[in-house]
Amino acid sequence: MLAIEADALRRTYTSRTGWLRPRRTETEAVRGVTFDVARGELFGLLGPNGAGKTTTIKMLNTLLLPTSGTARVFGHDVAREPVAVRRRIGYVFGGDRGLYERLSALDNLRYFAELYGVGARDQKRRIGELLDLVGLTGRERERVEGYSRGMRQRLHIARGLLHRPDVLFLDEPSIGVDPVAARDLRRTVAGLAAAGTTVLLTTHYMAEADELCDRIAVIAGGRIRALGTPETLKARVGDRDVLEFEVYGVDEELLARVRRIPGVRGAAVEERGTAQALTVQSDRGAEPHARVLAALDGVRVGRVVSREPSLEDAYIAIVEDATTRREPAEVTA
Ligand SMILES: Nc1ncnc2c1ncn2[C@@H]1O[C@H](COP(=O)(O)OP(=O)(O)OP(=O)(O)O)[C@@H](O)[C@H]1O
Repeated sequence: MLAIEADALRRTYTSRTGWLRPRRTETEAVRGVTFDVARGELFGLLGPNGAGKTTTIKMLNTLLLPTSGTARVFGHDVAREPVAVRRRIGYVFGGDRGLYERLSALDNLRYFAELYGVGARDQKRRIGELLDLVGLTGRERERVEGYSRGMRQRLHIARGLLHRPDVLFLDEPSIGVDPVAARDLRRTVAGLAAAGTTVLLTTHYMAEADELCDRIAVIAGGRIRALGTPETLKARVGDRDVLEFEVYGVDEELLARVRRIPGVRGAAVEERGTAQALTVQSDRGAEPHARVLAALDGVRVGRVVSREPSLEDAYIAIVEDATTRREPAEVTA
């Protein structure tokens, strides 16, 4: 049996704006999303801000009703059998909410174990197992307020697993977590999947998705734009060369100029502290290096490196492709 089956899921938010002359604004956050997740699979949902990832997860974990379409978790319909679905799932979201700061990790877990109806006899053993699993054994008597972000996040995961869910939804678990703690977190997540838990993960970190996920769906503008293993997604840009320029002060106009260079298939810029990283994808052998430098006339350029296409490059290509062909997401009535 499949762990998750989403079939033509849609969700429209209706909000009222304006006070004197209220207007109804409809946002089509998810516009027909279909995918399956196998039992024990680690499935990634990637997409830019506002793509519809959280809305999709909220429909799957019964926090939000679909406007249309259906979804099942281990065969249970999320709209008609929410209680049965909730019994099978755990939900962990990034950030700081959901833990009691003044309590120790152990007391937090005891409290939530009561709340989730974990039997008294089972509680101690289960909490011990989970502390081991997330690497917090030995620190469980410390108050959460003294915990680092990474430790909190691992405690969140332990909390989400108390009732032994078959599916765990992890919404941006590594947000704000430093690189070393993020690596520990990835180990924890990989361990969960290896032990048979199905994991649906959203993340903005491509390296994390590449390392962890069996399959990935890229969602943009409320639709799935690509779905496959990290390898199949990377193969989409396998015929490209990638140059990365360290630059200072590249704006949209310059970026557009770079995109117009013959042979260039895509360009994106990302802030990296005081510098920016400009990534230029081009047809293999097009060698746009000199033309990019000419287009950046006047901009300070640091190191330039040539590298193999990564999942991030594939992601950028998929999302750019989707956004240049995107229909308007908002309809004002
Ligand atoms: N409660 C709401 N009311 C109205 N619009 C909403 C609501 N929640 C989300 N939206 C809109 O729906 C769209 C999808 O939002 P969603 O939170 O699902 O995206 P996301 O992919 O999770 O983004 P992020 O990476 O920023 O978390 C966005 O345009 C967002 O502004």
